[in-house]
Amino acid sequence: MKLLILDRDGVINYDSDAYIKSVEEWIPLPGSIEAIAQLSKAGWTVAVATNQSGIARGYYDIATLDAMHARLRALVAEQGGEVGLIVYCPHGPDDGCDCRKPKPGMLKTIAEHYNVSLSNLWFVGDSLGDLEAAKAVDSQPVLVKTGKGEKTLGKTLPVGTLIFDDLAAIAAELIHN
Ligand SMILES: O=P(O)(O)OC[C@@H](O)[C@H]1O[C@@H](OP(=O)(O)O)[C@@H](O)[C@@H](O)[C@@H]1O
Ligand SMILES: [Mg+2]
Ligand SMILES: [Zn+2]
Repeated sequence: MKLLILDRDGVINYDSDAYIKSVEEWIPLPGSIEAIAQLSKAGWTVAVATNQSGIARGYYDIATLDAMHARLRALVAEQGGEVGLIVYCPHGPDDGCDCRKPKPGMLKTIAEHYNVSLSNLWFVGDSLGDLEAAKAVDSQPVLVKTGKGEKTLGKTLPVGTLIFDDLAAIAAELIHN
């Protein structure tokens, strides 16, 4: 199966150093909804793996997070596509969980859900932790320049990291090649 895993903040929607704390603050990046819909209509399953330490920090609750994801699903559905499994890590940096990126726990959860190998599976992110999570399970790290991506570009990236301007460019690459 054609499975693509996306980070959320900075890839699908604008990110903020103040966290995305409400549905109103959750604003899709230009072209991202269309890209997900086009991928979906082209036979790709698009899943999401997102750190949401704002839950542990008390900035927003699970119901608010679910409302953001309902909004994502509705917008993609309006374009004729659908979003696959969305997995999030609600924990804080000091909680010692197995799901918070750069740990690959969420990627493993998604791969197990769809019964597919993680090897060479594309994981698209804007932060170094996203890329490191991919590398940890032999997936393909893919960096976008949106969100924190430009800043991440200045860091030492995992060997073999692919770099694209944005999610729309990734969709064009996967659909037309
Ligand atoms: O990019 P994804 O994984 O979808 O989500 C990132 C968010 O959970 C937040 O992650 C935080 O990092 P800390 O969790 O505080 O280290 C900060 O980078 C925030 O700016 C950001 O909104
Ligand atoms: Mg991100
Ligand atoms: Zn976690």
